[in-house]
Amino acid sequence: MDSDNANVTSETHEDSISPVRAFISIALVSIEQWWAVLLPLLITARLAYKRYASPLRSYPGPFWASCSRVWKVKSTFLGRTNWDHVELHKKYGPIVRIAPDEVSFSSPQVARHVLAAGKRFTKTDFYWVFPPPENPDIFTEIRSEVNTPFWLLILTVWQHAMKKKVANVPYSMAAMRQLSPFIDDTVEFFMSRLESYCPASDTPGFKQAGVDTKPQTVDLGKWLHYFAFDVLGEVAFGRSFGFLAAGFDKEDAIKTIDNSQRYNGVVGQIPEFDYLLRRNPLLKLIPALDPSNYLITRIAKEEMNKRRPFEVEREGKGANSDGREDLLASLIKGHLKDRERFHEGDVFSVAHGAIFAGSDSTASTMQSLFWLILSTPRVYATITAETDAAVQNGTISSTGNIDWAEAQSLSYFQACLKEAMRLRPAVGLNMTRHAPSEGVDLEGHHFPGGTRLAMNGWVLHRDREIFGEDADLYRPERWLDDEENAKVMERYMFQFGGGAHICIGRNLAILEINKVCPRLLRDYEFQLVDPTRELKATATFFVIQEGLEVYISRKGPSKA
Ligand code: HEM
Repeated sequence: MDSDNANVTSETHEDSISPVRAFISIALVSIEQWWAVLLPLLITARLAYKRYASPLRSYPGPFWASCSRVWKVKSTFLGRTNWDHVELHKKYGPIVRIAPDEVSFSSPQVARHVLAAGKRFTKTDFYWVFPPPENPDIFTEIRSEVNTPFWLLILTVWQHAMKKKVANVPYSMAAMRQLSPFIDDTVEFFMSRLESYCPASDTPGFKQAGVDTKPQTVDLGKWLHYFAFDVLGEVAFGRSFGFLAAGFDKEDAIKTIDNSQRYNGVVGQIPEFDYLLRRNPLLKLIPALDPSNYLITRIAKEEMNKRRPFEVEREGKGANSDGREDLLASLIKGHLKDRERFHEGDVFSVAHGAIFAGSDSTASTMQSLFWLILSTPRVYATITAETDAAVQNGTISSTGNIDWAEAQSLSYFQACLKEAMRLRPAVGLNMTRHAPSEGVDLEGHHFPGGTRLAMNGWVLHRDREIFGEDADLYRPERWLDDEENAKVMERYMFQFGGGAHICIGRNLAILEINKVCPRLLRDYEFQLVDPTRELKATATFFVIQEGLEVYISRKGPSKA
């Protein structure tokens, strides 16, 4: 009798279903039956929430940008962000919503304010995707999210400032000029490599060249790229990467960096995905995807190892040191002075990061300069006349390298360079910052704390109020017409960013460009192979350019 009762009780207990379990099974059955309706409903609700519940709902912009990051991913994936932003602002005005929580500004005044040091506008997680994840360098140090406690924010700003303080020493103009001889050697070698492309005739110039000597096509853009890389190898590690010597992209090293920048640009719009991709530990098991195997990283590691153990006496110089202090040596010195604050990982990441930050950017700037000059015959004629006259009157040397002071005397060249950096700045994606936690008033509008504020150099530099009604045109004369106006324009140039995060390598880039470009213009004549063809520009983070194909010929005695 007892055992019968026990069976009845246990059966009754097993048969009764708790309300929660009942709800879950009904929900699962409903989802199974209705998912085709429910899923689109949920997605629509989420998109509508993103679009309408945001305080940015009143700002104009593309529909998809207001409810998801799809618009930004697409624009970056297609490499068109620079031009997309120019078009966006033409269509929608000075403030455009480009993502549910992000607006883009076209005003250079806003950009100056937002990028200024000490205003607590912090870099967004876009920068966090850039390698190396385990040891952020100066560019990627962003641990300053808007919701970060104040003490951590201070710590982060301090961490960035600490790294920049050590790295600023080797990047100063004085330090760069001390490295000048090594840039000169690379310039000299570059010129010798170009010689082989000149017509074999003794007589210079295209027209006079022997009838049989058909000019060869030279991809000047590629050679400028090799030059920029080799200079950085010399400056950072005291040795060239050997691209000029090889005459091609060794081990596809440049292509690998460009692909990596493209990845950073696209995944930077949706940084969470980095955990599935580059930060995914499983992918590290595939040797081909291991970044430590790449040429530039291998060279950086080799150089670090050669200089071990780091000792005060050797001051971080390489074993075969020729006495110069390259970037790596200077960073090791900084590390030896304060091992706690600037540790060994920082030495590596800052030196290695310099190659990524400084190669494509400098190459892109020189490619834009040459393409703009050569595709505007009036400008090419004027710059040639200036260079020839400077040789004639002894302002610049007639042979060998051109030094910094000589290049500064070429005012039209300087105007051409500024105008190229204005119209086609090397950074094609946005510089984005978070509004500080209390929010900010810009252009008469209030933006809550955490709003992403984006600025694109291609847009800012086309502002008609600052740069004139013909701001879309390449007209170097605008820098020479009126000194006061030139100073105003200078204030609103963002080719190197601004404020606390202004480009640390700008002195190096400008020095290098001032050495090689006037020398090229003095010694050679150039003709675009196809003057009607646009330079192909793909915005990754930097604008990667292709198609600067020219005929080149040795210049004759000066015609001035
Ligand atoms: C013409 C050449 C160059 C251009 C146009 C350029 C442009 C820029 C821009 C616009 C930024 C700011 C990015 C932002 O805030 O989002 C930047 C930052 C930076 N650049 Fe450059 N750059 C050039 C060359 C170099 C070189 C040669 C180096 C190093 C060798 C370098 C190293 C850096 C670093 C480390 C940062 C981060 C600075 C910080 O966040 O404090 N750049 N660059």
